[in-house]
Amino acid sequence: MIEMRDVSRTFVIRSRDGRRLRRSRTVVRAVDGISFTIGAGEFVGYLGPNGAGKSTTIKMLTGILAASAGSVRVAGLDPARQRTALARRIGVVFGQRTTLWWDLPLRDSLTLIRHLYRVDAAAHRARLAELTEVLDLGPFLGTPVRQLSLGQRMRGDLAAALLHDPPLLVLDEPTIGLDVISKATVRGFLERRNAEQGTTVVLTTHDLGDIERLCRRVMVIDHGRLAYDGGLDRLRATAGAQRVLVVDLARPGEPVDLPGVSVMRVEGPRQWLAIPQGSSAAAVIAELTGRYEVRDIALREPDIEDVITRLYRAGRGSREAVQ
Ligand SMILES: Nc1ncnc2c1ncn2[C@@H]1O[C@H](COP(=O)(O)OP(=O)(O)OP(=O)(O)O)[C@@H](O)[C@H]1O
Repeated sequence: MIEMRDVSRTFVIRSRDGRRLRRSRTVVRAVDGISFTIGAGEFVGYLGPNGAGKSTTIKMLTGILAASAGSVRVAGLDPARQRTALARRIGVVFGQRTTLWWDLPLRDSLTLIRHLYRVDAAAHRARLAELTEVLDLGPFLGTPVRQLSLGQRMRGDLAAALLHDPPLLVLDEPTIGLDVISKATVRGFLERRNAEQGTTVVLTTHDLGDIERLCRRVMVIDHGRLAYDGGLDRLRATAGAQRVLVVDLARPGEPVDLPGVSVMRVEGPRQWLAIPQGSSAAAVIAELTGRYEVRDIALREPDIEDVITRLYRAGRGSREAVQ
């Protein structure tokens, strides 16, 4: 569905030195030699710190920007050259702005979009009815877009992006600013759309809840380069994040002493033990219960936020993680 080969995008920034009126010219490599393919039906998260190159990638995928070098193919098309043809095969949502008409009721905005995409009236009616139901648009179809809450507007934007039934949906921060209930609605909708209709979804987000809930595959971009491409589990292992055993001992006492295991914290009878990389939790638990009287035990998988923070900090050093 998507194929990026050695894609780069540079921007030239010209500025003037205030006092001497000298011009300077800086070249920013927003995207720097990225390659990946995304197959039909995948649900991919595209992550990266601010300024990493996410939006620039999305703009190249949707044809808003041309690549400076390399090749971009989306749904068999060259996005920058065949933007109109691509528009029929792709739905795009930018969380930070709306494609809807501010002063029109949502329903009228959606009707205008039907004309833009030349969807026939019967197909439009059927799709609008379906999207109204699954996104619960009914209560505010007649409300002008400017009066919608952020969560309502986002549901309206999702409907607008899907009215022409594209096989590919590209979302730039679709849950930004939404409350927990609206986030859950949007996530649930995207999950079903992908599972039931096979819609390919590419999503950029800073919200790691989106990633954990939705994305089987994660790509991390940093300084314009791919720092990681793979599943969440492997990402946890790659970033060296630790699994932790939280243990309640029968008697508060000295820190636990087990080979390779470091004690991270002690609070009365409770101790936090870091499981060494590559060791099995079962082996550590067996050793622990053999030597100490244990009341309770819990295994904590590394927090995904922690994993991503480590990866961002590692910066360019983590490039060997690319598949
Ligand atoms: N039109 C432009 N002109 C000049 N520089 C640009 C332009 N667009 C992006 N950049 C620069 O390219 C780099 C990548 O920007 P991009 O918007 O792709 O990052 P991002 O990962 O989407 O960041 P964020 O999470 O903050 O939205 C940044 O250094 C940015 O300043």
